[in-house]
Amino acid sequence: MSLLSIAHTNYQLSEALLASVLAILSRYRDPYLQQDLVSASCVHSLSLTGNTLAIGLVFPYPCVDSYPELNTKLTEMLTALPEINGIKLECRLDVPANNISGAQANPALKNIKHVIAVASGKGGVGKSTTAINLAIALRLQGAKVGILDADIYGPSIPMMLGLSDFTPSSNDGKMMQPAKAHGLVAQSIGFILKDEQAAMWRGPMAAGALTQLLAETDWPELDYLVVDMPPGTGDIQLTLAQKAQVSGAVIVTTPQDIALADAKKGISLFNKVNIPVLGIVENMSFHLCQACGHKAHPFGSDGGSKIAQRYQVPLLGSLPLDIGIGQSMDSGNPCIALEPDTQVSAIYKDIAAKVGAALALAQRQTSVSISISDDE
Ligand SMILES: Nc1ncnc2c1ncn2[C@@H]1O[C@H](COP(=O)(O)OP(=O)(O)OP(=O)(O)O)[C@@H](O)[C@H]1O
Repeated sequence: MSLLSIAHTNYQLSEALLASVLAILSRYRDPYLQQDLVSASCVHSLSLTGNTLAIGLVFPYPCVDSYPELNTKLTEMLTALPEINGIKLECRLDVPANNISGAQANPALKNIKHVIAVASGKGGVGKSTTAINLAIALRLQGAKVGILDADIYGPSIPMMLGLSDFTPSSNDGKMMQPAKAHGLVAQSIGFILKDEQAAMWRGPMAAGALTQLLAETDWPELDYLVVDMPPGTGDIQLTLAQKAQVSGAVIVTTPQDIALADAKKGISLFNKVNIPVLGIVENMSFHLCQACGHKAHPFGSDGGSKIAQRYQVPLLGSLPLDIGIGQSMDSGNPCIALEPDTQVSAIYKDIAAKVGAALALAQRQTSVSISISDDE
């Protein structure tokens, strides 16, 4: 039995049937939590009406796409019991908030369960592209998501979300209302300063601007706030670590040697400020020839997996060099929003599920250690 028995279970079955149902549910292993549904504390409610078993599952990470297949699989497994000839499955998402480092100390972020930094050591590797597609993938999988453009010197979120003409308004003259696009709320220095005014700012000014964007935006309740960091390891990275409880960082790199060397510096910085690195995304990893299907590696191969191994962090996924990705981002219609069911979108959704599951598991490990120390 898990140390993490779910807090509010509602099981209305006879003892014998409950034991059989739980035994079957504990044979279904969730691919992202790497645990069965019972050990992962997902089984919230069970009841029988006639021969139909109602099952309420609560997932700690967003995975809406997997519900239909789960329904088919559980129906097949559970109707093997003579008492059951059908199931009524209800799944919902309940993301546990970051409790590794306590509640968000910054009162402006109190509605935000997790801050996720998307970073790269080198510019132009596709960090903003990854941040936006990751944010939309988390949204498509059922979560409430925001994106903050912390790339103060070269904000690209306004263009990539099709919001170049947006200017934030304020209801009370103090807090700015974020923009809304593709199911996300968004904030960027680019909404406030036009014409690349911020590009000449010195470090402290840029850090001040980030502090203001974090504190003076009227953030709604969010499961995840994805932060698109500027490239490198400077003031902005440190400011974010000081002003927000960052649950984890995703490092974007290309397989090129120089980008990989810079990614290593990024990992070291997050290690220094105690922000867990959730994994590496290798962008422009390969090129698939449209004509013959040949997979070429124009920037070298396996770089991302080598640095993932070296730093013992997961390789979250590898994206192709794909003209469609570039064109969709540059036209303000991110590829995953435009075509959510392509192979590329499936890679982003897989990365999103891995990130969500890693954050959920990190909360649980903390809860376990707390409950153990309470018993002592
Ligand atoms: N996998 C990809 N295939 C093709 N084009 C891509 C891919 N990823 C990103 N691009 C394109 O590469 C350019 C740089 O991407 P992006 O702005 O996301 O990088 P960045 O690392 O955030 O850059 P910066 O350091 O300037 O903020 C953009 O024009 C984008 O559309």
